[in-house]
Amino acid sequence: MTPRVLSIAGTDPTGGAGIQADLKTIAAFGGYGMAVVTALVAQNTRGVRSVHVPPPAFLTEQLDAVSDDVTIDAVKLGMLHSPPLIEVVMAWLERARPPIVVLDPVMVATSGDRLLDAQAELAIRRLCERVDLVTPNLPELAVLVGGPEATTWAGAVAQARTLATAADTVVLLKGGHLEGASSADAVVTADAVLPVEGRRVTTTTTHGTGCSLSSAMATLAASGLSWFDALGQAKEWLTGAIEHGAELEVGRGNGPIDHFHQLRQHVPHLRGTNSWTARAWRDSEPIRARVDACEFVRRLGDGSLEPDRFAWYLGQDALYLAEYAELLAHAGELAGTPEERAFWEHGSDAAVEEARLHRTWVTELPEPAPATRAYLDHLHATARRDGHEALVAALLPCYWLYADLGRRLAAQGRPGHPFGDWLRTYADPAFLEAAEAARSIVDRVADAAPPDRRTTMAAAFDASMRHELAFFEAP
Ligand SMILES: Nc1ncnc2c1ncn2[C@@H]1O[C@H](COP(=O)(O)OP(=O)(O)O)[C@@H](O)[C@H]1O
Ligand SMILES: Cc1ncc(COP(=O)(O)O)c(N)n1
Repeated sequence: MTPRVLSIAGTDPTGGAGIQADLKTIAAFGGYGMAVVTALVAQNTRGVRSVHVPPPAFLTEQLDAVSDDVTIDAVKLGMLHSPPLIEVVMAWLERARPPIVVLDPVMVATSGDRLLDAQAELAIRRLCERVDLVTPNLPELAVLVGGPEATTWAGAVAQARTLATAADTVVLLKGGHLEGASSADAVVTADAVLPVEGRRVTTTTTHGTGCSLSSAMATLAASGLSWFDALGQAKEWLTGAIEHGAELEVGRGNGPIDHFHQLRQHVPHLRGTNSWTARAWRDSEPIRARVDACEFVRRLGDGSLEPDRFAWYLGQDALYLAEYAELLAHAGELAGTPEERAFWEHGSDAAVEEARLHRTWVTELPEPAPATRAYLDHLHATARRDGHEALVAALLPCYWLYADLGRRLAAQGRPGHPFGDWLRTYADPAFLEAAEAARSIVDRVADAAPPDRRTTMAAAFDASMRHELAFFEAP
């Protein structure tokens, strides 16, 4: 059965927190989401501008409109704003008696803005006694037990037990506000503490995490899971959603999490456009524009390049390819799968062959130019310092840029063109296929890498792109 889950909460027009986050979360867990608005909040990822609260009687009308018609399997309570609204919700809970009620005692937004009247804190404490699960963050937990904000896990657990005992309920203790490599949470009752570990993501996209976690808990509980099992599933999903939040590029403050990060991989027209390599390619647009515009590339294409400059370039490229082949072989040794290993090994052999062909165009191999040496030094240093993920990211621009540029240059290589024979070698479909395969490998590696590794990969890719530009500007 599809759980029918009602969120009673405030709004976030940027879609990251409040009922917008709740509806996305409920859907992400396969539930049917419904929403009753307590307060309209003019907010974005940077903060709250103003709050408009419709009359409490209208809240009653919304609630009854739902419960008079629909069987509700679980309720999630979010921003309740002030005592009159809390009274309305308490009275409705008495009437409608939904089987599962999760309370996220929202008091302050991630931005630091208050979302609950100071006088309402007492009413929220009373409401805790009427619900099945309360999900406070550490500042909210401190208010609910009337103590200082916990700064240690042990202190937080003690406060959660105090609340669980006093309100005779279950507390989901959230460790997001503590520091350290992990961001553990726990299901806490008067006599048990069941922690669920989670890794801490270094990111600013945490807007709406609390709203989303509480909605996930309500939906999973309505599907029949225990609080502990629900937290295990919700947390794994939430960590992924936090990790992918930055890719959404929503807002300039604390951005939202990506509720549908798992689903997005199955949306056909998005496949590829949201991949790591697609983003790296988009980010490199200014550098690629400079490659296209540089004199050497333009005159190579239109055939006006002096032959000795072309020969000089080929000599440097032959030097480059010989060492690039060694680095490809090294990537093969570090590869995570037999297919990946085979791909880089084959690439290495092809680069050796290409270097050999280049040498048939030049009489003797020159000394490496500064741009050639710098590019190769960067690749060697990346391999040594940053390991497999960064190395494959650093190797990719050579494949991809040549496939992209080569295709366009090859189109210009008509018969009679002074460099026509050479340009046409880039029209080989095997060249494009190899670039595509290299991309897929780098995407797989990036998907499996933690965010800090992906940052290192992006830096390695970007540096290689810049070295490509310098290489074209050198002749
Ligand atoms: N940087 C982070 N990395 C991973 N998980 C986090 C991070 N920040 C918060 N969380 C998780 O998000 C959920 C919400 O936590 P918290 O930030 O404490 O609450 P709130 O959003 O209500 O302030 C918890 O499961 C917490 O562990
Ligand atoms: C309407 C509304 N409700 C709750 C929050 C808290 O958001 P967070 O989950 O980041 O603490 C918010 N910003 N807006």
